[in-house]
Amino acid sequence: MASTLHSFASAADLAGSLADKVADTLSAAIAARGTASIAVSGGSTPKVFFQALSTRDIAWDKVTITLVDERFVPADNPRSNHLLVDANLLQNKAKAARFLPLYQDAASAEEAARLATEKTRAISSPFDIVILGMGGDGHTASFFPGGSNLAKAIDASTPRGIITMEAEGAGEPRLTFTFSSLQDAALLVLHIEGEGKKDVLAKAEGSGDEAEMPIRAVLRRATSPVEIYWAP
Ligand SMILES: O=C1O[C@H](COP(=O)(O)O)[C@@H](O)[C@H](O)[C@H]1O
Repeated sequence: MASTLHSFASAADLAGSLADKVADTLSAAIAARGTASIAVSGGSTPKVFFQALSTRDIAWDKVTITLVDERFVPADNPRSNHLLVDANLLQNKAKAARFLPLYQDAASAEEAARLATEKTRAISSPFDIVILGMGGDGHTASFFPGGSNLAKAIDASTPRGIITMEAEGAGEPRLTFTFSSLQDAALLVLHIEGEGKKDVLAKAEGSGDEAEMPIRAVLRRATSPVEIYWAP
């Protein structure tokens, strides 16, 4: 499916525009079905966007928020994506939203993935909105180059849900929604910032294996158009 690049003069401009787009899409879903769902990314990029989105005036009590991926660490761990969402998105008006964490207090990451899959099933078939990020190595969600479960994660025939991932560049074991869960969101966004990420995107858009740059799975095979939001 085609992608469209939306470029902005600054990260603040991007955050405001993306927050408006996401708020409008959530409101439209609520008007149509009574509820709405969004899966967001962690990392350093989404912080300002989260802060902008948290102030938008929509029926947040009808919105369920989850993560596209998470480290297998509890929510008070400074590296937890949940903590980032708590501190920046589940604030202001968005405090009324329901948050479904991927991390579960389970004996293993595999058991946590199984529990999280059950708990998120009702909101992910498909998501109204998915916001992806991208690492400098071309990973998205926790689809890491060299990842232990990468082939399964990006195989379109792998069912919707959450699986585990371990990789050299990932630090802790990860929990990640599969490609099939993310690629058909009504609004599918890739949010990246900086000249370096633009270069990584250009490389990913060229030829080469998906296993080397897993973002290629999304750029090449997502059934929803990919809306790329970029600022320097
Ligand atoms: O590991 C992760 O990194 C990516 C990109 O993060 P950034 O710091 O370069 O913005 C992120 O999309 C993913 O959710 C996160 O777990």
